[in-house]
Amino acid sequence: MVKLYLRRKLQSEKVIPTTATDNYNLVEALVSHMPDIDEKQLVLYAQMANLVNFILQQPDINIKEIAENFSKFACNAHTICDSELIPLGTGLYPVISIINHSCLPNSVLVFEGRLAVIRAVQHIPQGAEVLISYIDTTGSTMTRQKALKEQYLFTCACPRCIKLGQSDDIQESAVLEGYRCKDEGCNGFLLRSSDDKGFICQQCGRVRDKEEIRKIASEVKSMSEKALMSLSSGNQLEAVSMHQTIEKLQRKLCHPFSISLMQTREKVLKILMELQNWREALAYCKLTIPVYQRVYPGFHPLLGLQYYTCGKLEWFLGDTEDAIKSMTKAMDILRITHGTNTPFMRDLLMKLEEAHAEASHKLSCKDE
Ligand SMILES: C[S@@+](CC[C@H](N)C(=O)[O-])C[C@H]1O[C@@H](n2cnc3c(N)ncnc32)[C@H](O)[C@@H]1O
Repeated sequence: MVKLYLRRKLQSEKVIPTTATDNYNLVEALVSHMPDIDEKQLVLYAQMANLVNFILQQPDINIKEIAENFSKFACNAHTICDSELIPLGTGLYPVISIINHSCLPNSVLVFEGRLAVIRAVQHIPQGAEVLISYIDTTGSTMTRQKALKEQYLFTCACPRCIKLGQSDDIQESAVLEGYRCKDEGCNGFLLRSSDDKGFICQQCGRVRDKEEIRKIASEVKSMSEKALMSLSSGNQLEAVSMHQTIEKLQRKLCHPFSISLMQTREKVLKILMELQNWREALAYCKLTIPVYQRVYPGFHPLLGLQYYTCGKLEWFLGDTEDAIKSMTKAMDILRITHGTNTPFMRDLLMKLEEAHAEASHKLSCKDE
């Protein structure tokens, strides 16, 4: 906020240039949702505005306007990420802020350094609205709607959200956030029984007792708290073993395509990579791929990046043929979402070419 006001002052004094994409008029035009914000949040914004005023000491500053700008930040700013979608910070890009949200977007926002770039991930007919996703779209409709309402103060009516409460939406949320069937060979989804004593598999009819589910869920919760403590104390070996235990429990508890199971596997993968345990990391990476394929549309950057991780691990472990397959899949997606002309993409292309060269070399050695 301090930076925003300093830029406004420097631009008004013509010390730095005012451009079509960088000027305070664009910030003035942003939606703030001030009338919809609860009392507690308003008090917080007012306190932060006072602090900004205290730091800046500009005589013509309007505290109410600063508070409103904090509210604008909350629903217009974007998380700046690196090419691997690791968050680096938050930034206000007023031109990008005119873009509305969809849980089934036709475009993605990526960053090339500080530059925000919008790329179409499907054909957008002339006159159709460009839409990006503000949130992680893997959750159930209820979860997504809650997140959008809380932070962006609107009710999404995208093609996915209008299905709320319909039978395929109920099925989808039971898969993403529900329990698995008692029979390990059955991939059915479970719905609460009418007497509320358990959950019935909609494929084979087996019933899972509510108490048995509650017991495993509470084990997962207490183990997750301990795992978090191990991670924050830097004990990665202990943290990975705890997350592996959580993963085992969640395999008993959750549907095989559940988001929380996928997220635990993601955590195990990340720690194993930090521990340079490539073989086990690859096994976990491979486990996440079918869930990624299911929850993300074909051209989603996270799906591309997951193929890339898989490919790099396979290559590192000497599985050149598999590495080529994974990196080619990564390339097919990331060239759409990330373009082709960035150091990150040039690096991927180079790795792919090297892997191809290695594969031909291996083949020629075999032939001799
Ligand atoms: C970053 S702004 C997008 C531009 C905004 N529509 C405007 O006119 O300035 C985010 C705000 O736009 C509105 N918005 C974004 N996507 C929406 C959608 N799919 N349906 C309804 N409102 C939406 C919400 O009020 C949200 O807080």
